[in-house]
Order: sequence, then C-alpha cells, then structure tokens
Amino acid sequence: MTTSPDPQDRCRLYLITPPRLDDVDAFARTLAEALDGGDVACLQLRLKDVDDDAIRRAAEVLVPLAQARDVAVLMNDRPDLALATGCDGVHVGQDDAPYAEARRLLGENRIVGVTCHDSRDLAMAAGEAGADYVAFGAFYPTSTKDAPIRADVDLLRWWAEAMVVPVVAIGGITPDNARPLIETGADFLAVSAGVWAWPDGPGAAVARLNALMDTHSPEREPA
Ligand SMILES: Cc1ncc(COP(=O)(O)OP(=O)(O)O)c(N)n1
Ligand SMILES: Cc1ncsc1CCOP(=O)(O)O
Ligand SMILES: [Mg+2]
Repeated sequence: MTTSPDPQDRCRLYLITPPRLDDVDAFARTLAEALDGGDVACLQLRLKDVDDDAIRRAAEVLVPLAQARDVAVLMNDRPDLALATGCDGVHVGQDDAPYAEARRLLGENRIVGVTCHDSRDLAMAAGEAGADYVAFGAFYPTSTKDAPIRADVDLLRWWAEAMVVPVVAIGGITPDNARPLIETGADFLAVSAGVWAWPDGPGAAVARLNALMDTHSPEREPA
C-alpha cells in the first residue's frame, strides 16, 4: 500500500471523486477504468451533502480498490472519518478542521494536505506547520464547486521554484488545459470532472494526462 503520494520525478495525477455517488458499485467500475488508464498518485474521497454513513459505505468499497493498486486515498474535510475508514490521509480546507487537529488525529505517518486558495501566506503557514502538500486553485472555471478565487501560474511557479513542500493545482483542469500547470512545476494535478466527464471516458482522460505529464514535466533537482 502506498502511504504517501510522494512526487516522483514528474507531475502526477490526484483524482477527486464526484461530489455525489448514487451507485457506489457502478462508480467503483468507473474508478477501476480510470485507474487502468495510467499512473494515479492518489484519490480523494470528496462526497458533499451526504451523511457519514454514506461516506463510510463508499469508503468500504473504494478505499480497498484504490489501495490495492497503490493509490493512496485521502478523505476530504474529515480527519475522524479518514481514520475510521482506513484512509491514508485527509485534505482539509480553511473552514474544516485546523491543520494541527488533523495532524494530531492522524499522526506523522499519514498525509495531511491543506487548501491555500491563491494565498502565499496560507501556503507558507501550512508548509511551516508540516503539511504534506499545499493546494492552490481554482486555476480554471469549474462546475464541481463554487470556487470564485482564481490562482495563477505565477503563484504556482513561485512556490515550485522556492519551496520543497509539494504543490497541488486544482480547479477545472482537463487534458485540454493541463499543460501550462505541468510545465510550471505542479507536483500534482487534482482533477474531478476533467476525468469523470471526459468525452472519451475516464481511462482515456487519465492516459492523456499521463502522456502530458511524461512529456511536459520540468526537470527536477535530484533530492
Ligand atoms: C487537493 C484539494 N485542493 C483543494 C480542495 C478544496 O478544499 P475546500 O476548500 O475545503 O473545499 P471542499 O473540497 O471541502 O469543498 C480540495 N478538496 N482538494
Ligand atoms: C474541490 C475544488 N476546490 C477548488 S476547485 C475544486 C473542484 C475540483 O473539481 P474539478 O476538477 O471538476 O474542477
Ligand atoms: Mg473542505
């Protein structure tokens, strides 16, 4: 089992589930198809406006499926549910559990990532506190979330060039618009609709994104 979505020598894909799953078994087949498309570093279980039981039921099916393929699973919003469902970590936003509480609950060996919107200050605070990654976005318009704040490639470049903490780019990313984010040095691209709603299917989207990451990731300094 992968316990960390460590950046390798290139940008990697960070999948995010759709916000609602009416049929978890059907989605498990879709997820398997996506994972068959190429390398995926991690999967975020991001179910919105559902009760905890629905999250637990989805996790029961999806966590082992992903982990069996060496894909780390992060729970969105809820460190307590991350622990209870065997996730590898959690993603917290600025209105969720504070980073320190998430870390206290999950310990040092699980992943804690933090939303930083378009803010250098938030990102530096998260990085200094010990976050495993910082996330900037939204880079493009998205219908998955009401996300009015826009991040840009200058911010991404500044972080990628100066900091060692990995950086995730999120928001409206598809195989058609991912290239500048990869070229600028994002360690991960977090993608939801750009995979699940891709016209040629999720496996094709994952394959296209991987091909872009293989070709356009910048050279990295040896660790
Ligand atoms: C990788 C990643 N980045 C940002 C977010 C957004 O988190 P948040 O601001 O808490 O919003 P919700 O996702 O909870 O609606 C994320 N989930 N993942
Ligand atoms: C959760 C989140 N946070 C900022 S934009 C966004 C939505 C990501 O989904 P998509 O890749 O479909 O835009
Ligand atoms: Mg949140």
